[in-house]
Amino acid sequence: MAKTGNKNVQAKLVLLGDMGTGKTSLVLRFVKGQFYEFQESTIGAAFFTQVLSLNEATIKFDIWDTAGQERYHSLAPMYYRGAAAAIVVYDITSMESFVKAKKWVRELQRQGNPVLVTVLVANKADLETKRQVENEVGEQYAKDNRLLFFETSAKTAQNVSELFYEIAKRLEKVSPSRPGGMKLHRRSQEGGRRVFCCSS
Ligand SMILES: Nc1nc2c(ncn2[C@@H]2O[C@H](COP(=O)(O)OP(=O)(O)OP(=O)(O)O)[C@@H](O)[C@H]2O)c(=O)[nH]1
Repeated sequence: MAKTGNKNVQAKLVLLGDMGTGKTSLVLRFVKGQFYEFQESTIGAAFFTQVLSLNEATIKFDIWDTAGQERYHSLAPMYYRGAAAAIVVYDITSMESFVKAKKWVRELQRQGNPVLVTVLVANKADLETKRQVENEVGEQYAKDNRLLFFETSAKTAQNVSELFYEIAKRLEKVSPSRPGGMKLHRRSQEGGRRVFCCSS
């Protein structure tokens, strides 16, 4: 439950990145605390909600998990338009996915939204022996482009809560309050909801 006087913030969050980088897995780890070795590829996009309670605010995330397959690329603007935060994901075992992540960052920058909280996420950190993208390379690119940066593993849960908490903290600072205007959910493990908006 939100504390009296707490600030209520509702924020659209979008995940972008190449197919198979772990976007859905990161969201499922955050929303349900679960990980699936054989996660199906997303078709179109999937929608989830999750609430995070901070000391002074409650953040309700409306999460759009986009499909990484190239054929869905043209749909992406529908999901990042109006977003308060964007997570661009690459897979540390794939240089190609890092190149693709940089393209997403440039596309977001072209939208010219100065208040978009943008995070570069290097996922699959548990696969150290197969690493193709060094931590420092991702970190430096993020620094040069004023992005937040996290190395995560949806599999082991490394840095996943930290990622969403950091976004929530940033949104708490920049978002106007919505006193009494939002129905709040208790933070729960079953808070996710998936809808498929497009067919292949
Ligand atoms: N080892 C490891 N595997 C992961 C991790 N995250 C995701 N995977 C696996 O990578 C595969 C792809 O994960 P998804 O979450 O479907 O990736 P996605 O980016 O949503 O893929 P698209 O829906 O095609 O865009 C699945 O088999 C996952 O189990 C991780 O952190 N570590």
